[in-house]
Amino acid sequence: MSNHEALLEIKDLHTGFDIGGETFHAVKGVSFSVKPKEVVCVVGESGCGKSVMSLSIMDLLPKHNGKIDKGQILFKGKDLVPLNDKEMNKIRGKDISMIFQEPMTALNPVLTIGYQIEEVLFNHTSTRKEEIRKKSISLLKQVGISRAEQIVNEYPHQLSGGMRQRVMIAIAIACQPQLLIADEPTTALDVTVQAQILELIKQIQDEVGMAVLLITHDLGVVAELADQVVVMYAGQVVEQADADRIFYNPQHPYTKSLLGSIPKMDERVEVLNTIKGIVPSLKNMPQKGCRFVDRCPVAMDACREIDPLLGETEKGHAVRCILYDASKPGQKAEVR
Ligand SMILES: Nc1ncnc2c1ncn2[C@@H]1O[C@H](COP(=O)(O)OP(=O)(O)OP(=O)(O)O)[C@@H](O)[C@H]1O
Repeated sequence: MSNHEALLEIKDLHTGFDIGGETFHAVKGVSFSVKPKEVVCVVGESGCGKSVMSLSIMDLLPKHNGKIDKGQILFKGKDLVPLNDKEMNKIRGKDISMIFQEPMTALNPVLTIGYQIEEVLFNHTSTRKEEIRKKSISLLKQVGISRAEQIVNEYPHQLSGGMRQRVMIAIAIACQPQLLIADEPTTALDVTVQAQILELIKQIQDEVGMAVLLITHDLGVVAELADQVVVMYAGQVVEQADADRIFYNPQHPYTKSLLGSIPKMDERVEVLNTIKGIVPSLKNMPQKGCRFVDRCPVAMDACREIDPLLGETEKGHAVRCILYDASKPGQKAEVR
């Protein structure tokens, strides 16, 4: 789906890791876009390539073995892939920011909270020196931290997990980025704190008017926040549509299985539904055919032979499955 008004457009991204002298792709041909002020959720099980995809955007792949070897990452029309560290440093934290699952590992334990916010303001804005402390206190208040005047002088270990994630959000929005990438931002938090942080992301997104690319395996989070949903499996996009269509008219067997594994409040079951098997490791990825074939409840022989393409089944709804490809065998079969 090419998009002329896109803020971020990822085109045919291939990110590989060198393992024992051979390249294995954790992201293989991913394309999607994010419009200004839109919330796009990337969803899929652990090991699907969600984090590798977001680290590719930020140029934060491990330098010793990871690299983008094909594709484009267009931000406001400019390809980020060929940029060097110095050029990326100007964009990271200013135009695009990122928050991670575990804020304790993202924050520097030996620097005060105030210093860490001020560093971003100092590097990326022209805020005057005497204004910087005031600005960092106001950012902490904006993310719901009430004792902001004291907190600026405290260290990360003195705060709870939820407070640390609020601080990370304050740092991320310090320069009013146009895009926030949030990689599993609530996974490490208590359930009640998770809800507060999600609410905060939603509120800040409105206030700052930024787009959010949210990486999650939690469909509850998707239902809460997403405008668009990108479902990833084994390094590829298998379905993409707006949130309503993903929840009310899912088409790919993997999306259906993910939705089928959410426990329902009004149904009493002995055993929870799960998707049998696991996401194949990079070394065990099928070399041809559909990557979901071994776990798919409606797989056919042809699925092992034909590489399914991501194609639109209706405007704005794309699916990678031969059941929906009119040019391939089995397209009339019914998927349950
Ligand atoms: N540095 C690395 N070297 C080799 N393989 C890696 C590296 N980082 C990730 N991988 C592999 O890439 C694949 C995708 O990993 P990724 O972390 O992107 O998955 P994910 O969908 O984000 O899962 P999770 O939700 O658990 O983070 C996995 O098979 C993983 O083992």
